[in-house]
Amino acid sequence: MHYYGTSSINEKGHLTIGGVDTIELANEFGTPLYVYDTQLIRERARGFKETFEKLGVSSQVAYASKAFSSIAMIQLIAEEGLSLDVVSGGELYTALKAGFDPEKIHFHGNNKSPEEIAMALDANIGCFVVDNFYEIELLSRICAEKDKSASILLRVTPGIEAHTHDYILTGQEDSKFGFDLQNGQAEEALKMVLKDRYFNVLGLHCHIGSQIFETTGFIMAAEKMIEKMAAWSTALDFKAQVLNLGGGFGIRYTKEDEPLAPGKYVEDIITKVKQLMTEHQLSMPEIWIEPGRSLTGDAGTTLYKIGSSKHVPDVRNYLAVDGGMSDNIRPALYNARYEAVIANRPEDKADSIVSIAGKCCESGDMLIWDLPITKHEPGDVLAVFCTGAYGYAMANNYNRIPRPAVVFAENGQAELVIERESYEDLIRHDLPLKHSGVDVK
Ligand SMILES: Cc1ncc(COP(=O)(O)O)c(C=O)c1O
Ligand SMILES: N[C@@H](CCCC[NH3+])C(=O)O
Repeated sequence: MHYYGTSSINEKGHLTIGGVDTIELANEFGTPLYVYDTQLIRERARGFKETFEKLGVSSQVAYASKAFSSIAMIQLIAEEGLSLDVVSGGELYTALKAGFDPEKIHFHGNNKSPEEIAMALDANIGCFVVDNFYEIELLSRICAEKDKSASILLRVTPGIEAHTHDYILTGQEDSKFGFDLQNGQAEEALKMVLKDRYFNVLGLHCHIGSQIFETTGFIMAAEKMIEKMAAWSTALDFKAQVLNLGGGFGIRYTKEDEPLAPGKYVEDIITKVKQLMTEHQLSMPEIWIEPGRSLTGDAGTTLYKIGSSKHVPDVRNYLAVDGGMSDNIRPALYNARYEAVIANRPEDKADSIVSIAGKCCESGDMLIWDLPITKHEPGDVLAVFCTGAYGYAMANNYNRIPRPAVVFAENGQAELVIERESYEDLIRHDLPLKHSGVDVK
């Protein structure tokens, strides 16, 4: 079995994370439970920053908070000195409530509302990543109303097909995001924003997709952007101070996945970027990146309690857990694959194959197909690895299932950072009919 970060086995033979016994965590906080190995997140954050330092390149590493955001998570990101990518008013609100330095916040999104833009301007955030022509006009109008300027990056689509799942591709021409680099839209947008007295145009942004294992796509995107930067430097006298290459660095979910080490992505891409800048006689801009999954993905583990099982003769053994697509929708959405162990005896030899079913009323609510597993019984704890990105963040209340609790574990201490939702939480915003013969409790 592949263990991530600080995960280990203790003297009782139980899986530990951050030096804490996962069985004790399940007993204390209940299941399903998201457990984060925060030391691993810190190591990843430091690794990215050190790689840039080693390369002698000015940078901002912005955590893509869509991967997993909470007050405590944002505090941790602030402690590590990273910047933050937010993509909605809600993510921005969370960051501001967590005391995050607004100067280091970058605001994304392909349809920012006027209210979200106003909120971000009022908070004096560091940068807007402008996605489309409508947003140029809207942002300029709201800046004018408030008599405030905004630093911006233009998000471009470089026309790159990264090798990943279709739903998480974003750099290709036919995408809802950004200004097309090839068909002249990006240039038109650049001319517009350069003329606008409310904008301080910092540079360009692209994000070609997620869970990418090779650097080729990133390098091709950088090549296309740098070619345009060279052309615009001469034609428009536009000298980009910032080149943002987005996130998307892949991680290992199962033994079939072979990602590069996170620092290696940066090293290979930036080495090439430096070379291209020299070739085009451009001075090196600040490089920004936006890792989400590669900071938190393998630092998260979900603990479930095993419940019912069903044997379909000659076909399959189903084993159900007390969560499912309500706490992790990725298998249903992307056919995402995971590995898991029985946390109370992770080292025991697997002697059967089961398919892990969720408890939602949906045939597609399957967490893992054909998992080799050791002996187990109802009440045992199943630990599903690598659920730290887009797991809790995409959790929902389907079937009115309360969202789970989240715990940070580090140096033998566990800290509850998100409480489990209660049934009361589920009906908090429900309003009874005003004129009904049925009285509610
Ligand atoms: C604009 C942008 N930046 C960064 C990210 C983070 O991607 P990842 O979690 O794959 O690093 C995403 C999500 O794919 C994104 O859309
Ligand atoms: N939510 C996706 C990634 C999309 C990232 C946002 N652009 C995942 O779980 O893999």
